[in-house]
Amino acid sequence: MNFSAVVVAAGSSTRAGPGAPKPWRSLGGRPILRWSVEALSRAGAREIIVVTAPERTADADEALAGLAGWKAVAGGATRAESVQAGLAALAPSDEEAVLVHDAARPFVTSAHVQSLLVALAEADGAVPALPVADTLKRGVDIVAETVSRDGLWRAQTPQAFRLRTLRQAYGAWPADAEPTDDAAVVERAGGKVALVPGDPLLMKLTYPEDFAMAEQLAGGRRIVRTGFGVDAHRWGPGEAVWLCGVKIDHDQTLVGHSDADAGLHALTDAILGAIGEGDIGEHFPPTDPQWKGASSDRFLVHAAKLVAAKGGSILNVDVTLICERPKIRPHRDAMRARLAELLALPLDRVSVKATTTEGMGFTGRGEGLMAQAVATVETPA
Ligand SMILES: Nc1ccn([C@@H]2O[C@H](COP(=O)(O)OP(=O)(O)OP(=O)(O)O)[C@@H](O)[C@H]2O)c(=O)n1
Ligand SMILES: C[C@](O)(CO)[C@H](O)COP(=O)(O)O
Repeated sequence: MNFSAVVVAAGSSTRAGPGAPKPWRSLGGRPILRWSVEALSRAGAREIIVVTAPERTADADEALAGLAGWKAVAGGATRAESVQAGLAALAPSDEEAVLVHDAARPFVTSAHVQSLLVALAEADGAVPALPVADTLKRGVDIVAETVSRDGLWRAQTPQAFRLRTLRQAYGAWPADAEPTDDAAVVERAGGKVALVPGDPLLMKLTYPEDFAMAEQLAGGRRIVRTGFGVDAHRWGPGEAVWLCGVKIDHDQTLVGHSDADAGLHALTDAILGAIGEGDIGEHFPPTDPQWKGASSDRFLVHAAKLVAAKGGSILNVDVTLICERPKIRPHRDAMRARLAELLALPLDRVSVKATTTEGMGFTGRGEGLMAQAVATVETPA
């Protein structure tokens, strides 16, 4: 059976943590979007509409360079709107099959496509689905009830329909409701949707931890890298100091071009060091007036985004602040929490420690504060 495809890639990747939106991240050395488009093309798709965020349509040229038979169009605010933008752009006849697929499910194969097309011959739609294997609970904090999992399935993509069926079903879908998949739209219009055996490999990359697993499945070798960062700032007149993203009342402040948060600067350098991306001064030159008084939060988030852009993830970070005053211990938990928030890491992967130098050296004499940090990162080899 002839088929075309709509690959939706216009989501905001909110749950995926810092970094580029999922379709543009690297997996096994290729943009995630490219995996699906290549696979659908290999499976014989006559035309593939790639639906991207409006500002990203041009990025598809780079991500899909060398591939033929695709066209990028701008998506909408919801997945359903993006799917409809893709359907509107498809040229083939209404009778042709269309596969709607999430770019966030990179491991689609020709075998998946074939089993869906076979099932579609006898139905109005076909979805790959896996039986629910875990016990289901309903509740908030406390279990209100255990829900029977009999007959429940986890629907994946691609989902197959005839173009006319899907277009008409979307036309009849109520404007004030949002479907979570395309089969739901056809079901509501009275269509018969076949369940086809799903595949764990059709998993949707949703949360930060999904990417390391996907990288392993992609066969990419991953390596662990460590970076080290140091920063020091001089004490000057002031009433508060920023350390590890937390403002502490103090009878002095650290002097610097930005907010002089030596903890964040050392940690930013540690992360940049781990991925071979130079140092903070190269990314945010102290001579550039736009960084005057800047919150150092953004430097750290920038470094974390560079890690994600390489398909990597930060494993753990450890910061040591070296000063006689202020006492760090009362603020340590707040600092850890802030770093964990900025890096989207669990708390137990973030450490903040402090020490004095027992009166020795520039920190001991109270001339300045020093911070040291290490970051461990894993990336594709
Ligand atoms: N307005 C939207 C929303 C989602 N999608 C696409 O729908 C697929 C499934 O969505 P999901 O994995 O939830 O992606 P996001 O919406 O990007 O993620 P999040 O909900 O975490 O922001 C993704 O390929 C996503 O790019 C889309 O094209 N347009
Ligand atoms: C379409 C879908 O992939 C089927 O499982 C899923 O519903 C999309 O998930 P979202 O997170 O609600 O966009």
